[in-house]
Amino acid sequence: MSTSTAALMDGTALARRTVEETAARAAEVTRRTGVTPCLATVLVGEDPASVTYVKMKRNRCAQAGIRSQHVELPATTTTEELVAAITALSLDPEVHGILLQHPVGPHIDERAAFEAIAPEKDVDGVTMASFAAMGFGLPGFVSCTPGGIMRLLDAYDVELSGKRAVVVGRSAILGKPAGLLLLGRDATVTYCHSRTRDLSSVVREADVLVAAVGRPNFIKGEDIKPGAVVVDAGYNPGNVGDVDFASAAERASLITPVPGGVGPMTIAVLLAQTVEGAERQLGL
Ligand SMILES: Nc1nc2c(c(=O)[nH]1)N[C@@H](CN(C=O)c1ccc(C(=O)N[C@@H](CCC(=O)O)C(=O)O)cc1)CN2
Repeated sequence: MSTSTAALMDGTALARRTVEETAARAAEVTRRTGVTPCLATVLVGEDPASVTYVKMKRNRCAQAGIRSQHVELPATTTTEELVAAITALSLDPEVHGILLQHPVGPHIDERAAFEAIAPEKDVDGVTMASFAAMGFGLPGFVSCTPGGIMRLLDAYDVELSGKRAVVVGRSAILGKPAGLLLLGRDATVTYCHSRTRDLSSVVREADVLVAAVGRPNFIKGEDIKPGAVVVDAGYNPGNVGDVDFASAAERASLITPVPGGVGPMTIAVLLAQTVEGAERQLGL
């Protein structure tokens, strides 16, 4: 029997509220300009998880009164072809935001493809310009999952200043930006990765733990500091997170579930940033 003491950080509920607010903002953009905010989604290949995520994003757009335009490219697409397709969207005045679903095939230079997204349309926060702005604490679009994590922490009044934050994972669109956003809020941040020695001892120091490693149930409850805030940003097959929820919930004070935690916030932030992009591009 579980002796869970942790309270849940409910990403589904917060995402619902965020999407409702975004829908109201989108309606206002349409009312004032006659233009409906538009997100272009780009999917290369048919990876089932990616197909599902893009579908979820387009469905949420429809719910929020955001138009979406979908570009589907075969798995054989070259870097040059992908860059050309994204450049066309960057130049299209009817498109306010561009999402290239990650990952693309290993033969594609994903960085070059991301960099073809015009900075003002980078509502997924994946370009170097967006990353740099975030690193300097300047206005701009943040990578959606880290942005969603920060909104969750704020919604649950988690104090970050002076706290030890440990980020397990260092990917360009998740671990690295999550650490920078926490640093920007005066947390003392440690990154862990595959070469980290004695990972358990580092994780045990975390007041705030962000698990973004992409390995199912990788973090066990025995390594959670009693009272820690645990954010599970894992999205492994079968909707399994990176944290062993049952054992972690026995020690944490607050914890995100998978599903229903960080995932829905990723999409909510994408929609919010799409409308923000449209507002800026339309001069509102
Ligand atoms: N260009 C990008 N690519 C990817 C990103 C991203 O932010 N930008 N993130 C991930 C995956 N991802 C979105 O693309 C994503 C993963 C999971 C969820 C989600 O809501 N999951 C649900 C459960 C899923 C379900 O109900 O079937 C949950 O956790 O409750 C949303 C988005 C990779 N690529």
